[in-house]
Amino acid sequence: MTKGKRTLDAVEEDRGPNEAGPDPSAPITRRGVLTSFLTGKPMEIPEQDLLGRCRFVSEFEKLNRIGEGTYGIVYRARDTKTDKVVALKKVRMEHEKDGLPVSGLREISVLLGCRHENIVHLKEVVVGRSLESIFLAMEYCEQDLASLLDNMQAPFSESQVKCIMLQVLRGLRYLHRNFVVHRDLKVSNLLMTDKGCVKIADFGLARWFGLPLRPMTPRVVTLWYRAPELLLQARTQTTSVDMWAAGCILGELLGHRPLLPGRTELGQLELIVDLLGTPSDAIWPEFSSLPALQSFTLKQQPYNNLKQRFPWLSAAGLRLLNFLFMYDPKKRATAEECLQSSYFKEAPLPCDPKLMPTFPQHRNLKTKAPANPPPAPTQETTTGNNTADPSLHLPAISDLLGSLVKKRRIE
Ligand SMILES: Nc1ncnc2c1ncn2[C@@H]1O[C@H](COP(=O)(O)OP(=O)(O)OP(=O)(O)O)[C@@H](O)[C@H]1O
Repeated sequence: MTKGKRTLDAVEEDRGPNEAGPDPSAPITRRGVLTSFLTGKPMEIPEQDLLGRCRFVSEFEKLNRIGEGTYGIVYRARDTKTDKVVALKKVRMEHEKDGLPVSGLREISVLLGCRHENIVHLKEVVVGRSLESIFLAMEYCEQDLASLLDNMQAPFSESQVKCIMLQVLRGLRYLHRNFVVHRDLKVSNLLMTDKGCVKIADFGLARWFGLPLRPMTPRVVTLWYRAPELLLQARTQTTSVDMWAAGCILGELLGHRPLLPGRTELGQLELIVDLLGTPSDAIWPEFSSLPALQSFTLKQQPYNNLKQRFPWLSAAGLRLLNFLFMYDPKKRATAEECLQSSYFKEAPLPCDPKLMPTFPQHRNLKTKAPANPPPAPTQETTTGNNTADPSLHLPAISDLLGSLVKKRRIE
């Protein structure tokens, strides 16, 4: 039984035997109890919150489009009920004949179970005119690190880099302790609020893991941040793929440019070998039996060039990078181990997030319309006039997920 299923079961049980589901005309007064994906313990859902009926997207006023990824378009929007600004991510449904895409289900189910200051907070799931038009209303973060890095006048100082990395590592420690592997960590998936709080976002590829480790598709994680075991098609993967990506992010922040910007999988492997030397069975016992190595051999390069790449970095900083770039995933640093690193305890010390500089909101300045603009979220429901009619059955998130999971099960 998957963890996702457990929660859906819990929601069904919570209704009680005589309750057929939400009464569409009843006011939302009930407090719900949902079994946490993470702890397995019941967690209380506040009134009108996630177990309440999903609101319609027409209750949000679209302000501007702030991002578009593989799995969805993201808008800055104002919740007309609370007047709060949120990020509204429309789950991409293109080519989905069979219900909600798995990435959308994963993102919703993982984020619903997460509560940590360094993980983006999913406030609620909002529906469009049809049940299958779904938006995630998330806390709004003013920046993403990728566009910030592209637009900053001066690079982050080392103490700012440490402040960012500490927060990323705390978020990762929380996820990994709770058996979630993110699998797509990169600078564009790191958001930052105007208070300097860094949040890990985009859980479209996230998975729960457990023992025994089950095979997962190796073609995850954006190439530049992809761990060698994924590039070499290892059949199992662990939280260590996120730690490799964290190493790439640390290198990128310190070096002010992507650390390993490969164009192809083979090119990516070559960049890794150029930087770290060729792995061997001596340092990584499973190395020569990895599937990809049955058809080709890696070039020989005997040197670790991290010190040449970062000549100004302290011994503690180099130790941390080397620990994150252990070829053998079993030996690679965990988030907890990184947080203990003396690098974060030596000068220059990490700055206080509240003292991080504020930056112009580049994403909101973008005015260029896309070639084929997708429908704005507010247009989704303007013809439906749904919110005005109290007798309409507004789907509860449990119903929504339940009906969609019937069609598509999380892998
Ligand atoms: N909560 C948020 N607050 C502010 N901006 C956000 C938020 N969530 C996402 N964004 C912006 O939207 C962009 C795309 O979002 P996201 O990464 O979740 O989409 P995706 O389709 O899963 O992307 P990818 O192609 O990277 O997998 C982000 O890089 C960021 O700029």
